[in-house]
Amino acid sequence: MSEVRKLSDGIFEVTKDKKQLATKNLDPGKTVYGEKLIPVEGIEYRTWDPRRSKLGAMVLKKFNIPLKEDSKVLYLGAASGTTVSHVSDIVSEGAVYAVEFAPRSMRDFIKLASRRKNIITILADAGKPDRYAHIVEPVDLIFQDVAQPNQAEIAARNAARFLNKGGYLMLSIKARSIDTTASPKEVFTEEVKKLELAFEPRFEILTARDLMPYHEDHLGVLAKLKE
Ligand SMILES: C[S@@+](CC[C@H](N)C(=O)[O-])C[C@H]1O[C@@H](n2cnc3c(N)ncnc32)[C@H](O)[C@@H]1O
Repeated sequence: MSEVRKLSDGIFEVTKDKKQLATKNLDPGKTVYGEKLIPVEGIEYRTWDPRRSKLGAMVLKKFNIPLKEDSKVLYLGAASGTTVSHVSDIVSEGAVYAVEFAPRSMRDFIKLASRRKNIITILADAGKPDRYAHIVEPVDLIFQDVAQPNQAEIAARNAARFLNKGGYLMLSIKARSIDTTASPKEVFTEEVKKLELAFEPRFEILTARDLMPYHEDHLGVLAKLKE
């Protein structure tokens, strides 16, 4: 028998043999990246691999996840849509504007998005939000996983254009994509400082934790737009 425990809105722990992170499948019968489908009392849950998803790892590292059924999300660095698919499950009545600049990843991603009505795919550079300002509406959360050296600046640029007052930023910082010579700890301290002070708008950091054991030398950050 399988058991389900709600962790936060749209996010569950399903126990079948072992405990697994999961979301309710918005596209019943279909998998996206080889995850498992587990039906419980007429609802199909899709397991969520924290090793394939920084957001999944942040859930297990006990971050508060500011997502609701009707949230609007701007997702920067969609790749082929592994994590976006779970965000799409969570915000079943909302929307995910998902930006990716690699055409190869985009090809698979578009196939996935065509089956889900709440994903809007955008082939663009996340550092140039002007290019997609005509598509994206104001959002409640920006999730960023672009592994770029100037990621604090990219976050600020997008927040300035699209983030609602009181909105949140969730960011994955990969130490090696910023500086290969400094220690991850030094890189993280610098990057957090940049989010707080270097650009406009500024952010208040609510949570910052490494994503071990799921992702090595990555820091997860939850921040709030400063009033
Ligand atoms: C670590 S992967 C993202 C994985 C994805 N978030 C997931 O969990 O399924 C980083 C992605 O960011 C994309 N990327 C990097 N810089 C970007 C930029 N400036 N604009 C848009 N996409 C970018 C890369 O092409 C890559 O697909």
